Amino acid sequence: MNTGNCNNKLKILKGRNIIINNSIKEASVLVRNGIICGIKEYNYEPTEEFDLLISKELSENKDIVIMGGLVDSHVHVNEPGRTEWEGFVCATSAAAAGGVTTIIDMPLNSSPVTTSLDSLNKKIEAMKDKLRVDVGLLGGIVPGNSNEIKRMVLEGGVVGFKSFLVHSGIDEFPHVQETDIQEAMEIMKSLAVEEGGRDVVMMFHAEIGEPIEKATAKLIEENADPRKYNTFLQSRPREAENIAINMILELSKKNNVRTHIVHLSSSDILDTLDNAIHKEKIPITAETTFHYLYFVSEKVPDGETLYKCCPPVREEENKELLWQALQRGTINIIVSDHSPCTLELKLVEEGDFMKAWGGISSLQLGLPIIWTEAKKRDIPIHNLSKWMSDEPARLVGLNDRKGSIKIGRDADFVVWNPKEEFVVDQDKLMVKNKHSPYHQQRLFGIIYETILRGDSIFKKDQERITKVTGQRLIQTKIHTNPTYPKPFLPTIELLNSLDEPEFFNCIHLLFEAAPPLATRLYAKKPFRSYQELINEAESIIGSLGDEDKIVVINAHPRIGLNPAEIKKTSSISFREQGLENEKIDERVIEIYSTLKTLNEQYEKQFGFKFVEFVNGRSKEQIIPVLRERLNNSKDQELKTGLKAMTDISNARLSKLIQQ
Ligand SMILES: NC(=O)NC(NC(N)=O)C(=O)[O-]
Ligand SMILES: [Zn+2]
Ligand SMILES: [Zn+2]
Repeated sequence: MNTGNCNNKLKILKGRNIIINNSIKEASVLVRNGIICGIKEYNYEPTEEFDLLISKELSENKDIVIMGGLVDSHVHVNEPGRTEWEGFVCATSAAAAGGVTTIIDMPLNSSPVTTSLDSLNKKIEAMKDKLRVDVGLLGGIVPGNSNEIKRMVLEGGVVGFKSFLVHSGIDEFPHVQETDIQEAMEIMKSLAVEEGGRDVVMMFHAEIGEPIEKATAKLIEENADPRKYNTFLQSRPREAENIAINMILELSKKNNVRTHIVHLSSSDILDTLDNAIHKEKIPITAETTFHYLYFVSEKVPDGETLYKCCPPVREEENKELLWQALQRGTINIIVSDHSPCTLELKLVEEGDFMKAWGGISSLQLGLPIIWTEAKKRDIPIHNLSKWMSDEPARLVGLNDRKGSIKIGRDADFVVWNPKEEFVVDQDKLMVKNKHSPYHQQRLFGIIYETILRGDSIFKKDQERITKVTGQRLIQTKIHTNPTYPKPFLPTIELLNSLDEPEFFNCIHLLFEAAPPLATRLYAKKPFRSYQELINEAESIIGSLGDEDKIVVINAHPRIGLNPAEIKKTSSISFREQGLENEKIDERVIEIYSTLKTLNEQYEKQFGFKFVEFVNGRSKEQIIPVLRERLNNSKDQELKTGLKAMTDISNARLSKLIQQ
């Protein structure tokens, strides 16, 4: 993957309090080409030349904490289109200043909304040369656009989808009904199976309209004061969320499709959700937001419409239940739901909560907001890395590269001092519209530096972010299963860091599924290069007994097997045998049946499959080779077959390494 700074020079990040694997310790984190490639003791001194990633002073400061860059999976950037509300330059600058190295952009309130491949491409165009941090994009699912879903994933690289179950606030992004969701889930299911295991989540704004309309009508009848926050709060009853979430639960269970509840506010539903997640194992997750964990409805002043968002900030008791749900794992993600707009739309003069735009601006402040509340509850600091980096990255299938500090992931870090207090000055925020309900709040946690893929992009008191090194993120399937459309291997550092099953998935791309080989290779990690890995494979194969050698050879599909069969087991072989564009006619059928007969004869004679490095030759050209090899001895054939295997691996290597 293009990391921007591919000079191969070693960089080291040293710190006295680094959050790694849910614990905090002093360490040296090694970085090469923007990727974390090692974790050593604090005093580690490499033999080769290296650069320190942060100053000695920060490295030695015992108050400084370092963790993986934050991943905010719920941000409304609103570009193209509503760039007077926000935009990629301001939003990604604010993210960088807030220690957020990845944001996931919502499919609204940009204009056009991102509900087709065409509008997605317009957004991708609008991002060019603006990104200060990495950005993943969500597609939108609205009534009638199900034909766009697959294209937005496979051609557009969206990392998930978002829908509303209630009016979204803008007419061009209509909300869906249950039937629309079911139709979309059918497509998600086929994506998960047919297209190489693409697994993209469906996220939902889970409120339904009916209880809201009823409550609002009653409030109007009672002539309730729209300047009172309580009027707005009563107009968005918890029941609207509870019913919506139950519907999503049922659909997720029925279709076994991954779903996610965004900005959950109603604590009523937490036990149902916990049971669904932990007992029924329904593939559903839920996030909550900074404001539901920080503010309480009882303290929102009359007319202060900056506090308005949907669902609403609820009561103190509700807030405490959300904090407990986080610690119980019912809610696993905390996000900003950064939904800015122009000041005019917030109607701050009138102070009319019922008419003002719903949305709160907080993208740059998440870490101190959440830490200020977490420390009151003696919540360990490493939980923030889980809730604000690892889990959101996993939600959108980017956790192979993003999340907490782990060998193989991008070298994204936030360097901060949780002991230092400051007062929020909204005028210093880097977002476009600076009004925020957090203005003048006293928070703990000052960010000293933000690092994106091994490169410092923000230092404390910096007023503008000048580096434009952010990239658009798409899911990279490192443990690609063979039928994945465009399989490729991860960097060797990432491969070395993989657990056994993921390691095997990658190795199978080189040697097909050969356990005796893959297990021994896994035991030989780490490798300095793939060439070293293939050389190691050759010596392992040479050391195997005949029985294991035969297992390794038999992992390859037969040449001349019918194409549909091969595609199911190995899209690599499928392509290598030129089956992708093959027209099946009389002559081809004749060739297949000849090969089938010869394969059967070969296997009967030697007891294992015929393996040949096709190397672009046609099946017809392989027939005389196979006939000729029938005249050899078993030992000779075993050697020739295994040699063909490593020739295939070397040829694949050049094609599979991602440029
Ligand atoms: N169109 C919006 O930006 N809506 C957002 N507004 C909020 N949360 O008040 C949201 O996430 O629903
Ligand atoms: Zn929403
Ligand atoms: Zn939102």
